[in-house]
Amino acid sequence: MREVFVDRDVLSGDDEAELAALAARVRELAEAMTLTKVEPAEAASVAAEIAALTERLKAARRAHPPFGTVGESGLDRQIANPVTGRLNPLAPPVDIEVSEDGIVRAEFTLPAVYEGPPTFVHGGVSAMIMDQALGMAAAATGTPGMTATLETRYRRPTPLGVPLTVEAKASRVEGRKIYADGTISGPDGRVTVEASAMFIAPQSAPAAS
Ligand SMILES: CCCCCCCC(=O)SCCNC(=O)CCNC(=O)[C@H](O)C(C)(C)COP(=O)(O)OP(=O)(O)OC[C@H]1O[C@@H](n2cnc3c(N)ncnc32)[C@H](O)[C@@H]1OP(=O)(O)O
Repeated sequence: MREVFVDRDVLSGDDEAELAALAARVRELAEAMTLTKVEPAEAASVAAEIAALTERLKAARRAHPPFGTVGESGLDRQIANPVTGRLNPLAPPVDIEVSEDGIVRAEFTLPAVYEGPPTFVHGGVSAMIMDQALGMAAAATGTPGMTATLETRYRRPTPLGVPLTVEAKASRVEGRKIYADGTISGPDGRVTVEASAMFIAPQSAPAAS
């Protein structure tokens, strides 16, 4: 288990920036694909071009996603994370900031690829974003952990395509257990999702780099 944390390429800032730019283009591609009205023959032609591009990327392949340079907090090294990772085209990405008082916060907008009920965010996507925000709030206590429980309460539908806010904060630490609570709010400030989670710190913490 420990090897998966230490056996990682750590990218320079320039390498990270280029791959982040590539991920942004792939994100645009996914959105364009979801909404396209092109004819089947054009879709097949585009698919062949994308297959060729995929082969070019696979020509030099890592065993695991790379890490970024460890930042001040140590929380931002997972640059291919599916919520916050600039290098992961599946990530919105949500740019989460952790303040000195341990409050985790981000503003973000989710496009149509995250649709669940028509025009609204898929509940699993909201849960994923909450898991990350709550996990970062737990880690801000100095004791990061694995999600043991995650409870989401969907108060009202979360709209796509408008600015949303996620906030989270740890409430208490009891031995290896860290508890955190958070919300997602719409542009009118009304809470759409509430969540509470409990994280458990591993018996022996992974190496910091
Ligand atoms: C900064 C980065 C943010 C990242 C945020 C995203 C985080 C994630 O998504 S993590 C991925 C999802 N989570 C997982 O895959 C976790 C899978 N589960 C595990 O690895 C283990 O079960 C783990 C680590 C949670 C606990 O295992 P372990 O350390 O062996 O726990 P164990 O010693 O048996 O139990 C410790 C205590 O926790 C309790 N406990 C253990 N698991 C659970 C659980 N799932 N629910 C409730 N209580 C639990 C036990 O009852 C025990 O309580 P007590 O001390 O009061 O008797």
